Amino acid sequence: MDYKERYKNWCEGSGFDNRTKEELLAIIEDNTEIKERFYKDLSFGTGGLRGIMGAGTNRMNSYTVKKATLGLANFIQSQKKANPSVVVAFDTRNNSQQFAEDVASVFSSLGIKTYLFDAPMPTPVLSYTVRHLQCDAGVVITASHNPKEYNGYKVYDHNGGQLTPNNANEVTSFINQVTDFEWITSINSNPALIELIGAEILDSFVGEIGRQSIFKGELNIVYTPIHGAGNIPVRQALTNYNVSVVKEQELPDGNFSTVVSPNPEDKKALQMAINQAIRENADIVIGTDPDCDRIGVAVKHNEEFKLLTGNQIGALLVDFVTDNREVNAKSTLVKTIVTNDLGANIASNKGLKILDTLTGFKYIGEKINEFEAAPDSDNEFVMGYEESYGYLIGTHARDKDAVVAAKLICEMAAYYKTLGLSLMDRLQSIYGEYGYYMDVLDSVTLKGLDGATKIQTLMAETRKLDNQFFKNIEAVKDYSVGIDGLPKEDVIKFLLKDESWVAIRPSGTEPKIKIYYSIKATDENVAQIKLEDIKLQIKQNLDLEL
Ligand SMILES: O=P(O)(O)OC[C@H]1O[C@H](O)[C@H](O)[C@@H](O)[C@@H]1O
Repeated sequence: MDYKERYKNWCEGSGFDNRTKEELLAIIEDNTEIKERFYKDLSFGTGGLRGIMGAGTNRMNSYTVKKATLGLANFIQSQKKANPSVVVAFDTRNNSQQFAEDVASVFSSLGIKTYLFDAPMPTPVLSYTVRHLQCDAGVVITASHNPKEYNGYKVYDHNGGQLTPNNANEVTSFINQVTDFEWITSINSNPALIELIGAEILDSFVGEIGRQSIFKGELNIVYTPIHGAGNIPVRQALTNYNVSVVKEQELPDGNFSTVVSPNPEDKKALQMAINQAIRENADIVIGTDPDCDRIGVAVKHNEEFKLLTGNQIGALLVDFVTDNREVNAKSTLVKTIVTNDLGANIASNKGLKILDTLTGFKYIGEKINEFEAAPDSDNEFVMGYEESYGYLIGTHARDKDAVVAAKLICEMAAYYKTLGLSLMDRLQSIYGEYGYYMDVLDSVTLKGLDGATKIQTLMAETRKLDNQFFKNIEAVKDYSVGIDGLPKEDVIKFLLKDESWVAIRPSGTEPKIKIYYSIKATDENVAQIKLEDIKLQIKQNLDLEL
């Protein structure tokens, strides 16, 4: 069926409700919009299914959510396990709770025991719960840090990790077999199989991350959950500290009205918290995204609040954790190929092994599972992280966890405070030891079908220039052919002669092309000059506004 037929089917089919039909009839003259909504089904990307909310096969709505769930349920049942069970969580986005209830209704109607959270919950809590309740799978309704128009469907396997491509492909083939929307919508929930869960599980999760604690001290913290699911869990994890929450951003708001985007990578998302921290003379600002798997940090340094990058937070955490934990011959740090090398250098200096994965915390979670599954494994997981503000210390979850990260970042800041130092001071001394690293990310948004085509063209042009792309290339790593033992992925990394590197890849969660710069230099000024020169070369080579 082409997109026009699918559109017609949704407009006229008896399986679709009147609101959906009205929404679709309103775009009858707009062929581009019809095409965007129907040219494909939502597909698994870096963080599961993700899309704009609205009517259509390429949109997040009750129909696509139920279809995905039916496919997932069929996949679970194909494994023929006795008494299968699943757990379902949701964040604070518009429609998240409704979609989670849709998911529970489909699973329960098929005889699958469903644990459903009774309130918005962080993604890492869902990951923990799949393991804790020994479920066969988990689903969390969230589009993580994306803008408010988006929602998403993250799927977890029985280990509590997000599906990696092989499993995702298998589940997708089950989802693709579901074509009859009329049947889907006639599904009747079985309330006897749906069990609401909440506070007790959260207590158990917070207790578990308490085991990662390293230092107890004093610190004045300003925290913003940015209207998301972190509010209660993060405060529960930080009960020993003086935590002042940003009132205007404390409660759930699916429109994220006080920010442009609920992304703690974005300085603007933390601005309200920084203003409050200045007023209250706090030591640190922390902010978590809507599903509380990522964390942004600003620290007071010389009377000003400075934002840390995801790589800087990671390097500081590696330094603090490895300084305070026993390291053995198996201790391992796992990071992604677009994360800079500062944390890895610190870890290897302290005797840890380093493993690199593709972008996506699912690959880091997968490594923990591999380590645990092999009886004579040479690896023991200590920490995993990504430049995109995602960290996991411990193995209680198989996804990034902003709750445990919040706890350890605050403990680390409290520890350095006792020495009269800020985290910035500590970072400076790390630079003194390991050299200066500047890390910058450019994300260029290219929306819709045209945008997707343009991203493909840009990647093709980049590949064509190959080792002529920059003037001082040492090596080009094209991950699309499958290198370094990693699955094939559309990423190119240019290693430069001065130990700097640039990686280019399409985002798997948003309509963006991403350019990661890792600049190695003697100091910040030199790094800035190098960065500008590199950007100039990119602009000369590609039709891109940076
Ligand atoms: O760069 P993207 O493909 O948009 O992914 C950005 C991030 O998305 C999700 O949160 C994944 O779990 C992360 O691992 C990833 O870094």
